[in-house]
Amino acid sequence: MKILSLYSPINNNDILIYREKVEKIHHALLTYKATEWIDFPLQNREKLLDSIHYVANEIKACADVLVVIGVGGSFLGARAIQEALAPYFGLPKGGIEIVYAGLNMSGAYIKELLAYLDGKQVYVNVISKSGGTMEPALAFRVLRLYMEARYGDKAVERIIVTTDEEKGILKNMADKVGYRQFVIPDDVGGRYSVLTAVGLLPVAVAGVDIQELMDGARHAATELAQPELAFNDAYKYAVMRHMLYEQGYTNELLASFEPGLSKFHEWWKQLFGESEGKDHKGLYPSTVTFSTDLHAIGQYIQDGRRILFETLLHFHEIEGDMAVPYDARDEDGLNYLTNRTFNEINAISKQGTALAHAEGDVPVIQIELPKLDAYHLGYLIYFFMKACAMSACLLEVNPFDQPGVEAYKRKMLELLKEEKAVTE
Ligand SMILES: O=P(O)(O)OC[C@H]1O[C@](O)(CO)[C@@H](O)[C@@H]1O
Repeated sequence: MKILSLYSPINNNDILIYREKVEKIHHALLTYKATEWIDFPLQNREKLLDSIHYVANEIKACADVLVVIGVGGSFLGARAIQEALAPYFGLPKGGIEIVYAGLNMSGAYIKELLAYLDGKQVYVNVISKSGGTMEPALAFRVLRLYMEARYGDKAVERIIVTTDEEKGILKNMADKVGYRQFVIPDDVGGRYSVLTAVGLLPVAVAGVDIQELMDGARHAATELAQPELAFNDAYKYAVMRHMLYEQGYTNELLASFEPGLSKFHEWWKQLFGESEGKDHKGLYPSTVTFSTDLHAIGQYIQDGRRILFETLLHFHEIEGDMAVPYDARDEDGLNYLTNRTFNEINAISKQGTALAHAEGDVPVIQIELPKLDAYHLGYLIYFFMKACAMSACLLEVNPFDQPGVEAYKRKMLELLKEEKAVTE
């Protein structure tokens, strides 16, 4: 798939000075720990997909709502895919409603969630690789007690655990109580885990075709296994953004023109932010949804500090569209648009935005895909993961750890324990 084009001071020839470096990193990457995701879509996943389909079908048949408990990489990918493919209003086709918990520590959120579940049939999928992250652990305590109060002995059948194969508090609890389990492979970190059971089970319950998703990812894994920079679009994107960073463009804006992609943006932000923001280095990843945000932050992008470059994400075909209706009165003067569709107008606004921003010295990289569907989302997810690993290595930081986040967790625990000691 050919997916990159650009309006940028850097062109396709400039990037070739990174050819050798990229090839070296390509081979070195395979020796890193936490890189099982690279080949994951290439291996035979029939057994995994079958067991996910089996459980997903049961959940769809027995529940009105699936509560997915997780934070960061343990829920963002599933939500990104689910919301990108869901209708804007009403329930998903071929799936049931998904709601999320354990992504924050808001008392109001969890209390209202319990009230919302009343009268509905519920299943829970708790996802945590470590099993010890505070937000999902707290939410799981609340939901577990809620499920036990509602379903008694049968609660165990309605709770599915996705966690490490061998260790962790959640793993121990699941073994002890007898919850059904899916595994997060040891060698796949949270933000690279969406194409494992972490993302696949919730999106299957939402009615997404996970076979299509994995087929798209496999297509990407095959194409992007190419070590040669000139033939690998993920590496080209990594090098372009790296070169722009070196030229003083310190912020990358991922921009889409379809509002359903706003949660995809959140997944992307974690992927790049946690992978690259280390040793006081790294592009600051931020996101905008156009055309809405053109009327909010568009002014800054066009005329503010020249520290931004933009990565425009565009899907040529979006399911669902309508033509501008004819109105004989034409009081609004819009009849010249009659019979053009909203999606056509949106695509033209994308072109205009790219040209205006490029003219305003905001470099623009465009990532274009044929269609917004499960297949191309699978491709794009893999594309970004591969680009991200390369990009972090170009910065000479480890793409697979997150020491900064661990620091916050440690501080919070210290404070919670200090407060407990004072009140005792
Ligand atoms: O799956 P876990 O272990 O609960 O971790 C959740 C998230 O928390 C982090 O460790 C830190 O934000 C992420 O890397 C991870 O995606």
